[in-house]
Amino acid sequence: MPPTPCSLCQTARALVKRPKTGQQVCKSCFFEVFETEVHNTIIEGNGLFKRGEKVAIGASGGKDSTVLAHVLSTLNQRYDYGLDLYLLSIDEGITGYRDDSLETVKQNQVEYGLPLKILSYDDLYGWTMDKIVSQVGRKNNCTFCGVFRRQALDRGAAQLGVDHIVTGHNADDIAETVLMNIMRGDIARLGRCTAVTTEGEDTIKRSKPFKYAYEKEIVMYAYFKKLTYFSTECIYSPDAYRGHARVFLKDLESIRPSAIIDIIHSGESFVLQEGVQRGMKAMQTCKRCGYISSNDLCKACALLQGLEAGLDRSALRQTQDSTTLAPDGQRTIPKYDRHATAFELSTPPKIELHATEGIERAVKAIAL
Ligand SMILES: Nc1ncnc2c1ncn2[C@@H]1O[C@H](COP(=O)(O)OP(=O)(O)OP(=O)(O)O)[C@@H](O)[C@H]1O
Repeated sequence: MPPTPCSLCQTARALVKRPKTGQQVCKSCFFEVFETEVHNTIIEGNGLFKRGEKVAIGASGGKDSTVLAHVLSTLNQRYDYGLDLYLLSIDEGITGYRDDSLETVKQNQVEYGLPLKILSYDDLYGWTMDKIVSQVGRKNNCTFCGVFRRQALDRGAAQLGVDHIVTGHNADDIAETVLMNIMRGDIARLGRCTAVTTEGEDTIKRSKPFKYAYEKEIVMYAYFKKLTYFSTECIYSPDAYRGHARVFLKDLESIRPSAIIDIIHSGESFVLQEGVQRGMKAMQTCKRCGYISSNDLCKACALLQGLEAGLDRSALRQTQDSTTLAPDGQRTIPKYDRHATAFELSTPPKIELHATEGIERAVKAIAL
């Protein structure tokens, strides 16, 4: 049988079937189409970047951020975006995982000729993830890690004097987040989780140039370009809830590859009702560390207080309470009250959440 020609250039031999479209393409057309799609995401609307902007690439050493560093450096030169690029890495203090992946980032620093800044949880918060997991166990550790990393990236960006952080979140990550927010009924987050750029009054601008890039294509790109990246999963248990969304999404993708983009488009079509927008809290500064926050304490300090209170796992279990508010206080689940008149459901009172009441409650209150 004669070799299949590339469906784009029609001359070279097709070597890749694009997971996103099913098109059979040659290697060089795959590189071109992948990079052009990222460029299109970057220039869409008003464009992600301004000329002369200082941009930090959140670099974990994994496939997504490694490919992002490579593609962004390439496009910056090819299209003359005029960006000043940096690598920014957060060392969460996970022995046997992040220490190894940071070695990869150091290699990328040399390969791409980009300045690198590394900040650690230990220096910023006085806690490593190893220490946190030894205290709280594996169940909620992803929440600590996510909250601390978000703030650590902001602090690193401020130290670098950059205006903008880009991360390697890909189309699969975003579609999973849409599904998770639907499953949790978290309407406020559902309304904003598909935005390619987020920016608050006092927060550093964040963008996801891989919003429409499929994870499988990112892996393919890294493989064919022979990029150096670290491919081991985090040694601590993954976010269980996201895991369900991920498995569901992978099943959907195997039946219909467009499911990932379709879910993102559905998420983009959600518009917050005025009442929901009004319910969102005004921002202030954290009373403990001065970071931007919607409460007296920022999320990281609320978690740190719980850790400092030294609650052990049995204490965590005791603090579990099904009446805890749903994320952003959007709803409560009415509970059957045996003392109420027949068939009457009582709505639990709204609870003011304080981190000192227990880590579990603090974690639930800020669930990502
Ligand atoms: N320790 C870190 N330091 C800097 N940036 C990070 C770090 N961890 C994650 N990020 C940023 O957040 C993005 C999404 O992180 P996530 O934890 O989902 O990892 P991932 O999907 O495995 O990505 P990657 O393949 O880049 O590790 C990463 O692509 C990266 O830009």
